Amino acid sequence: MTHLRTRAVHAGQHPDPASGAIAMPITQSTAFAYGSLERGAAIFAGEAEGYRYGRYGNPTVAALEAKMADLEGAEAAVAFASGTAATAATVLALLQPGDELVFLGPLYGGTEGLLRSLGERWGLRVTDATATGLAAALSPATRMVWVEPLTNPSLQMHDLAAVAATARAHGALTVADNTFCTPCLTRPLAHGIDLVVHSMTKYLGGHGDATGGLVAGKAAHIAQIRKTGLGHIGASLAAQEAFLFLRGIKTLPLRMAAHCEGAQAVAGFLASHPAVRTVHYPGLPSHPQHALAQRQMEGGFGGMVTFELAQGERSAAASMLNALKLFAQAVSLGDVDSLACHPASTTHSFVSPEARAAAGVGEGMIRLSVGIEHPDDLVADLSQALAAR
Ligand SMILES: C/C=C(/N=C/c1c(COP(=O)(O)O)cnc(C)c1O)C(=O)O
Repeated sequence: MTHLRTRAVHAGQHPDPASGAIAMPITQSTAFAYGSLERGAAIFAGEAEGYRYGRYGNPTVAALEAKMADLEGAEAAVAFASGTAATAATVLALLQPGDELVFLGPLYGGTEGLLRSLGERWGLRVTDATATGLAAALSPATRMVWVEPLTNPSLQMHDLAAVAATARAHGALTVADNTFCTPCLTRPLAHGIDLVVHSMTKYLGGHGDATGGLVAGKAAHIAQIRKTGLGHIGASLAAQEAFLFLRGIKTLPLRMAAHCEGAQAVAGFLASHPAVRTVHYPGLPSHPQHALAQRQMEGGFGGMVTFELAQGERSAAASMLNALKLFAQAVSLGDVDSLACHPASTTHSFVSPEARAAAGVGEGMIRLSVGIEHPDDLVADLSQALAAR
């Protein structure tokens, strides 16, 4: 299998050997008989393959991990109960108190909030390199560099190959949160990044009905993250959720194409609207990193569009958002349903006003997760909402 569209359907799974079932069976079990003391001891010692207890692994979850490792071009992957759990497990497994994590922001507010809480309560040194640039922020204590290739919510881009080269020269691991791009548009490991994190809750599930996270990368790193995240923290993904992700990922390439088509149309409409001051979309020539987007992304520029109204107050944003009919006002993203939110009062309310200002998250900013509805209907909804202000 070569094409990602084919691997999205078939990688990691096969018809059930017992029943022939094409859809992956949901193994709704926490206990797994291992047949003899000797085999049980060998499984617990890691000397034999086999399931031992739901917290450590499950056949339905294993198929999802294998599929995502294939799509990201990774040696291995481990799934978690949420993207935040995947983030926490990665940091806690690979770093220790006194180490420094440098991030290139802006980041999703919840991720920055988690990292800063680990700094305050666990002794992790957390440095925001957004303003200074990565090289200037590195120190002898730097062990990890965290980046979102396409940032939440301002849709800035980071050059993954450059980040990977700078961090590797310093001896630091790199982690890319690929939630916004998915492996359809960007595969960070191919640019030299060490680990990829996903909130599967978003595009990978794609239907707003499952919460999950995943880390993919080298087998040795994934084994450490698995031990910490599942064995010690217990942030396991349920089999039912894994089934929903397996089903969602089968159509991911088709859905991403529709998301990209809709977002490009929406961004083009907003860019020419008098009530809109700025549109952030990597597919627009006006995007400061449009050339990088053309190099680093393939097949489209994503389904997220963020813009600022000319009238920058929260009241103007409220008037527009409250008038939407097709876009639902909700956080999260990557659903087949189009969603709209006001980051300053929701997803980025976790970070300080100063950090929000530094990240460009103003009161007039609106973030759109463009779904797979027909672009004309989405543009019509935005047009009537902008006129209603
Ligand atoms: C309400 C949640 C939003 N985001 C979440 C998110 C997470 C965290 O992922 P879980 O929500 O823990 O699966 C990790 N990484 C990225 C780039 C994210 O956007 C949101 O922005 O709307």
